Amino acid sequence: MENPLYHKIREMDYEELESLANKIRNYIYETVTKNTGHLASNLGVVELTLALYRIFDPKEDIVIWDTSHQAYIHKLLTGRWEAFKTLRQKNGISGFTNIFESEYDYFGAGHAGTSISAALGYEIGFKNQNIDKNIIAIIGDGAFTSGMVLESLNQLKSLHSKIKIILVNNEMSISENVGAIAKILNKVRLSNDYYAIKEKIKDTLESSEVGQDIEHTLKKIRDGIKHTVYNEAMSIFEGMGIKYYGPVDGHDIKSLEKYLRFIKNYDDGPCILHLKTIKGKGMDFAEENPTKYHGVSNKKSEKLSYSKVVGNVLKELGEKYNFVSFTAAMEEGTGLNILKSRYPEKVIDMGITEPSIVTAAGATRLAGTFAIVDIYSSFMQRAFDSIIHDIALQKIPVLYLLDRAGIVGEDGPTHHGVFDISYLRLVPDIEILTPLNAQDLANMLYTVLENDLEKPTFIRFPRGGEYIDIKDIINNLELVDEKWKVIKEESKENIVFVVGQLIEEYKELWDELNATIIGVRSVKPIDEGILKEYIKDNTNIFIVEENAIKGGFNEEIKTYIIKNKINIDSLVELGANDEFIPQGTRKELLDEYIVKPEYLREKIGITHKTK
Ligand SMILES: Cc1ncc(C[n+]2csc(CCOP(=O)(O)OP(=O)(O)O)c2C)c(N)n1
Ligand SMILES: CC(=O)[C@@H](O)[C@H](O)COP(=O)(O)O
Ligand SMILES: [Mg+2]
Repeated sequence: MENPLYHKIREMDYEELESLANKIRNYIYETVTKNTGHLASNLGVVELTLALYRIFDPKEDIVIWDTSHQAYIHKLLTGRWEAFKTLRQKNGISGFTNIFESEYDYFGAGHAGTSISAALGYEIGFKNQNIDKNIIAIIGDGAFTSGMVLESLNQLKSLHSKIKIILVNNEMSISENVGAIAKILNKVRLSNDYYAIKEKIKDTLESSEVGQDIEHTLKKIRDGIKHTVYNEAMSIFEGMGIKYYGPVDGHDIKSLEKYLRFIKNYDDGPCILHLKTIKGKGMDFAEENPTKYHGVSNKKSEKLSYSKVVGNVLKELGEKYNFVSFTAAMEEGTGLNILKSRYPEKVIDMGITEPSIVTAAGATRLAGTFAIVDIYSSFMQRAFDSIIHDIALQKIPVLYLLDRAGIVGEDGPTHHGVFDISYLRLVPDIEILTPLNAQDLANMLYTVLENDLEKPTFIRFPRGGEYIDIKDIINNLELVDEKWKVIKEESKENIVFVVGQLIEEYKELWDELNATIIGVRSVKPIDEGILKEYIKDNTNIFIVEENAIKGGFNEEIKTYIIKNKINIDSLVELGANDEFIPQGTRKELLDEYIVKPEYLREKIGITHKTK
């Protein structure tokens, strides 16, 4: 590993630091435009990270980055300047902190809201060994909306914690931040810096000859000022026993250093430093449109994404059907912003609160309004108990859309949605649907709105899209009810079950193979008729799914074969093995870890047509 840069920044003067900050901004911009990555969030914490590692020691002190999409500067300063060129590429540097990548990454993340719990845990672990360390959680205002944050904050005082929280408040999640706490945090103005005013008064008193005599009178004035500048954020945190510092301009290195020293020296309990920052700082286009530049994807794709299909179809059907939809701070990612553009009242952003949303939608439905929840598959993992305890058990017919189900690509293992079929299959009384393509997804949405649901229903679809016009999709909307679809019948011996959109993604491959191809549109319930017709003695069965093999759809087929004592010749399951799939492009990961086209060609053989 190269010599970490953080040693050098301690010897730099402010001019040199400013020039390094510019260099870092340009380097990050160049890299993410080549490799994809998170831009605006990183631009917003350049000064913070520089100041942080002048005051704290990234080796000795435990710094935990929440979500960690903004930890690029941390990576650059802790020995990964050269390696950063491989950001988010296969075998390259991760876009998030990763304890296997560097000794400076004390806790891995990708999902939001875990940093304070992790900081608290480190502290408990060290305390048990009488080790005293600075432990710092750095968290954005968006991540701060997560339920876990409240759960951990609530324990700090009673557990005699001394962790230090740095709250990076740029008033943005991916889109504008929501909720009461965000409102309170945003209301606090930089001029309300109570500690700066307090210090000024103290300095004046100390330098004045009569100062000592009139201290009592001035204390009263100071208390008066405290009331004027006292902010609600301070009252929330101090009410919880967490010492509040700030707000501080998060782009002013000198102020940052001063306040970082305050929190470093504060030893009476937990404390929080509230920073005000600008998302996208230093690059005009990103400052103007931080939502667009939250994440940069370099592939200028003409494809219509599945998320946009959802947004557009719901927008189209919004007039006829009465429903509301919920998002967990992912309006743009899920395409619900498209629905919102026509029906703002139909889109409710509840912040990064996936379990809460799943439950709230259930009660919304009980109150008589059709409820749709649109959450990325990997983030839905958080809501597993809500799904079982609040929804399935009470048989509430809510529609859950699992976007980014399967391999997501460069975000890597924290974000691949390859577990949902496994964790949902075991839940009684629900349905799991897996559309084969964009039109199928649109048709399913139309069908559930038209016919209503009998059970909690999950529709899972991947990142990606198709070269198709949304107008054509909308013009061709139709009601659908078949569970599985026989795509082609070419061989009685080789039967390939392909789950969901892999039918579309690999359509040329299915065309080539000397096999009968069955597109699985419903994982639960299964299509008994097709099973009976195609799974016979002496067949070779192949099952391909963008999900973990363990607990995956393949288990339905295996159970059927065993129960019915069918004497098949062979069975191959293709999907995610019992390992975490790394980062890379979606295509390269699908080829290598899931579909394995070369293997299939070899094993099954290609058709006479192709030969
Ligand atoms: C559990 C979970 N839900 C949703 C997301 C998607 N997500 C990633 S970053 C982000 C916004 C974070 O905002 P903030 O913490 O304020 O950081 P900023 O980008 O503004 O610096 C969201 C919603 C996630 N990573 N984890
Ligand atoms: C950090 C995070 O969780 C999100 O920003 C995620 O990277 C978004 O991914 P998409 O590009 O798939 O919306
Ligand atoms: Mg933010």
